[in-house]
Amino acid sequence: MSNDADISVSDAVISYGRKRIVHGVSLTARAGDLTVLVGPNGCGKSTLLKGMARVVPLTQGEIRLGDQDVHRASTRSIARKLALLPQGPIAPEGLTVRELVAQGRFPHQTLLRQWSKQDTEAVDTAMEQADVAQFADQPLNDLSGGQRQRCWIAMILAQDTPVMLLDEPTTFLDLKVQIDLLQLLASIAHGKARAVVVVLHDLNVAAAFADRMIMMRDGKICADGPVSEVFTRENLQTVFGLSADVMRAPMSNRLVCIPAAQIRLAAE
Ligand SMILES: Nc1ncnc2c1ncn2[C@@H]1O[C@H](COP(=O)(O)OP(=O)(O)OP(=O)(O)O)[C@@H](O)[C@H]1O
Repeated sequence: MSNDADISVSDAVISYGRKRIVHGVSLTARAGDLTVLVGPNGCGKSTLLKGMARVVPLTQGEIRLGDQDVHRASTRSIARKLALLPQGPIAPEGLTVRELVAQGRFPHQTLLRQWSKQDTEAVDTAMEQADVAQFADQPLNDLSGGQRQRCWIAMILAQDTPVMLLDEPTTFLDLKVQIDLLQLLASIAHGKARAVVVVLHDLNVAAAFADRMIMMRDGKICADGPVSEVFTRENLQTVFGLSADVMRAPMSNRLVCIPAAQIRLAAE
């Protein structure tokens, strides 16, 4: 059953000039699910996410958020419902962490509704959740790559939208922080019934947290469904050209892949 916070892509084609990058993709990211998009470098994951957030136009097809056509609705109404964390975002020089995170609240302001106590609380909560409250008054550009990445995530959390699209949010983060972040995103998806879509490169981290995994190659979706159906030896071979064993981890019982080169090393 469709929900107001589901985001659906129907037959989307996205091109840069004459170069077609996304070839007729259809998918629905459901409220309450952490949907993970994986695929080889250059296959069109970022372009698809940008199309979903209407940062790039569609050549063909439609993106619907509940009953709204994302590419036709007003910018403000979409910004209240959908947040995108792109790859490698850049902030103006001198901006403090609190100022950056506060930008997440701007779509919620109007002439009649100025900055309120509720906005300050949302900013404080987002900084706590992303574990950056201790940097609140420091310039963003003075922080490490991983600390900065967590500040951008706090900005997206402060925006507090039903749909959250995050393009490789775990870049620069150490493994423990990656796990903490995905746990947080999963809890937001499940607890607040948000549609959270994340592009990830680490397949084992993706498999550990995805409610739903989508594999893309050459601008098309090759597999879409629960991890147990999509994260298979055959799909890793077809989509990534990766020869790997897929097995259950003994402690967590989660599916993990072990590339063949590692298996050979272990056997030596
Ligand atoms: N602004 C642009 N203009 C022209 N071509 C672009 C532009 N952005 C991306 N491309 C091309 O579109 C293709 C898909 O890029 P995209 O960034 O969507 O892939 P991706 O799957 O996110 O890759 P990665 O995993 O490396 O981040 C690539 O061939 C890239 O060169």
